[in-house]
Amino acid sequence: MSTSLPPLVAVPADVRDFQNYRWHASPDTYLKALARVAGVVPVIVPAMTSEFDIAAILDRVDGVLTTGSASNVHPARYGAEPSPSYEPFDPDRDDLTDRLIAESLNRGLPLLAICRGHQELNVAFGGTLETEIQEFDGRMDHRAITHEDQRERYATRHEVAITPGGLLASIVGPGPIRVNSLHRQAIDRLGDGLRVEASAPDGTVEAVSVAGAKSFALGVQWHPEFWAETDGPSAAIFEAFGEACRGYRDRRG
Ligand SMILES: N[C@@H](CCC(=O)NCCCC(=O)O)C(=O)O
Repeated sequence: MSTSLPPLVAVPADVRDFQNYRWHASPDTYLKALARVAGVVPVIVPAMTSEFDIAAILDRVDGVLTTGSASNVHPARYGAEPSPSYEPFDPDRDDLTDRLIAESLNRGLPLLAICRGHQELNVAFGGTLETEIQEFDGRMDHRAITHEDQRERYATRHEVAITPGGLLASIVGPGPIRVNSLHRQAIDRLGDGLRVEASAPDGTVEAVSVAGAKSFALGVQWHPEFWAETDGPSAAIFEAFGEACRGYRDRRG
C-alpha cells in the first residue's frame, strides 16, 4: 500500500426501503467529515454479511467508522425483550457492524463509533442499552428536536464532562465540551473492557474507549461529524482518527 495514497475507511450502510428498492446507504455528513477533516476516503460497505467475507473489506481498509442512525440495535442482542419502544430495527446493519467492530479491534484497525455506533460498541463488549431514557426520573431529554433545518436538529445541546487522563481528554483537552444530542437510547450496563470517556450532567455515558486497544478505539454518543469543519473538539476527533488511519496504512506498507 503506497503511503502517498489516502487511507480507506469502511463505513457500514444502513438498509432503507425507498422508491420500490432496498438501499444500502450512509448519510453524507459522516462521509464529508471523513474526507474533509480526517483526510481519508470513505468506503460504504453494504449490509450483506451473508454475501461476502468481511475480510475482503478489512484487508483493504485502514479504519472503520460506525455511524449514527434512527434505527436501534435489536434488543435481543443484549438480552432485552423486543417491544415497540425499541423500534425501528435494522438487523442487517446490526450483523455488519457486529462483525466490523470485532474484526477491526482484532486487527488493530482504528475505530470511531458515533451515536448508534457507540451503542453497538457497548453491545459488542457485552453491555446493554436502555431505551426512551427521557422517560426516566432525573434524565435529560436527549432526543433530537423536531425541526426542518438539520442545523437546528444538530445544534449543541448540553455539556459533557471529560474523564481526566483518557483518550478523549488527550484529543479534546480537559473540557467540559458542548455537544449535540439526537438519541433516545443510551448505555445502561457498560461493556466489560470499556472505559467511560465522557458523561452528561444526568449521568448518561457520552463517550467510551476500549481498554488496551491496539489502536484508536473511541465511541461517542454525540455527532462530531456534523460540525467537524467548524467546531474545535469535533475537528480534533476526526483529525485524531485520520492520523490513526494514516499510521495503520503506513504500518501495513
Ligand atoms: N437510534 C439510536 C441512536 C441514535 C442515532 O444514531 N441518532 C442519529 C441521528 C438520527 C436522526 O437524524 O434523528 C437512539 O435513538 O439512541
